[in-house]
Amino acid sequence: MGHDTLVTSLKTALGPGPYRSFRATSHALQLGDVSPDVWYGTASRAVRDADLLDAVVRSIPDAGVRSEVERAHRDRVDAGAGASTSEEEARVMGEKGSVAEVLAPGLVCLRRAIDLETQAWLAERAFEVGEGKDGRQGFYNTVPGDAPGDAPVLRLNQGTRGRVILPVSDFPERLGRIVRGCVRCAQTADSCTNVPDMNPTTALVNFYKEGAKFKWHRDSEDPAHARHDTGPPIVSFTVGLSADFSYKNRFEDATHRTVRLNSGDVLLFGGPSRMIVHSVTGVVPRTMPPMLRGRMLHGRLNVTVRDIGRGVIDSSMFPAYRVSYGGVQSEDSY
Ligand SMILES: O=C(O)CCC(=O)C(=O)O
Ligand SMILES: [Fe+2]
Repeated sequence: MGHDTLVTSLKTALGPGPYRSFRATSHALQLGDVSPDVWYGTASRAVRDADLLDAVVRSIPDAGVRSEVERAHRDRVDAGAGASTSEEEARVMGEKGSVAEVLAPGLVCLRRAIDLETQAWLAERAFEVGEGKDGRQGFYNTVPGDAPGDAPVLRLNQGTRGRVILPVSDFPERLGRIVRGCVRCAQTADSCTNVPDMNPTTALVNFYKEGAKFKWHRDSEDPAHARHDTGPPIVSFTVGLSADFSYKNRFEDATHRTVRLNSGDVLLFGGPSRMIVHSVTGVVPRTMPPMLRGRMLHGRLNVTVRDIGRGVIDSSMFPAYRVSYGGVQSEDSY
C-alpha cells in the first residue's frame, strides 16, 4: 500500500480527531518519546482492521523500531491479547452521542462514556461499599442531636459533601474493566504519552448535595508525579446531578476554565495535566436523569479512581485523605 493510500485509509478508519492523535503518537515513536510497546498498544486499539494494522507496521521507516514493534505484535498474538478487550471495556463509549473532548494535553472528558444502567450500578455499589456494612459510617458522621435528649443525627462528613476512601478491590472487578476502557478511549482521543496507562488502586467517592462545593486543590499524592509530566491519570466519574469542574495550572493563576460534567461523563487527567489545580464550583439543580431518580440519593456522586503506586493511606485520619510514600506524608494530602 502506497503512503498516500495508507494515510487516506487511516483517516477513513479512525476519523479526523483520532487520526490526528494517532499521527502524533507515531511521531513520538519516531522521536523515541514513546516505546515501541506503548505505540503498538495504541495502534492495535485504534486500528481495528488487521490488514491495515499490518500495513501501518510495515510503513515504520526505522528498521530497528519496526522490528521492536513486530516483536510486540507477535507477543500479543501469541498471548491471544487481541481478544482480551473485555466486552465491558468495549462498551465504554458505546452509547449514542458518546464523544471524547480533549480539553488540554492529558485532560480528556469522555461524554456519555457509561450508559444509564452502568451509572445506576455504580451509584448502587458506591453507596453499598461506602455505607457501613462493616461498621463504616461512609459519607456520614453521627453527631449529637440539637437539644439534650434528642436522638443523634447523621451529617455528611465534609459539611455539604460526604467522602469515602476505599481500595478499588472493595468494588466488583467490573469497575476496573470500565476504568481501563476509559483510559483506552482517552489514549485514542489524545495519546498514550499524555494519558499514560494506570493500575487502579484506590477509589475516592464524593457525594455532593445541591449547593455543595469542593475547594481548590491538587491531587498530588505521589511526590514523583509532582515533578514530572508522566503521572497516571485520575479517572473521575459523575453520576446524578451535573457539576461545574474548574481547573487552572497554578493556584495563583487569576483565571480558570470550567467544564460542566453531566451524569455518565468521565473526566481523565494525567501526564501533563495530572497536577492541575481544580475545584468543584457548583452542583447544578434539576439535572438528575429521570432514570436515576429514586435509585440514588438526590445529589451528585463522584467516583475518582486513582493509581497511588506505593502510597499508603492512613485510614486513622479518615475522612481526611492522608497518603504517605516511604513514611513521608505527601504535601497536598487533603
Ligand atoms: O467531584 C469532582 O469532580 C472532583 C473531586 C476531586 O477533585 C477529588 O476527589 O479530589
Ligand atoms: Fe481532586
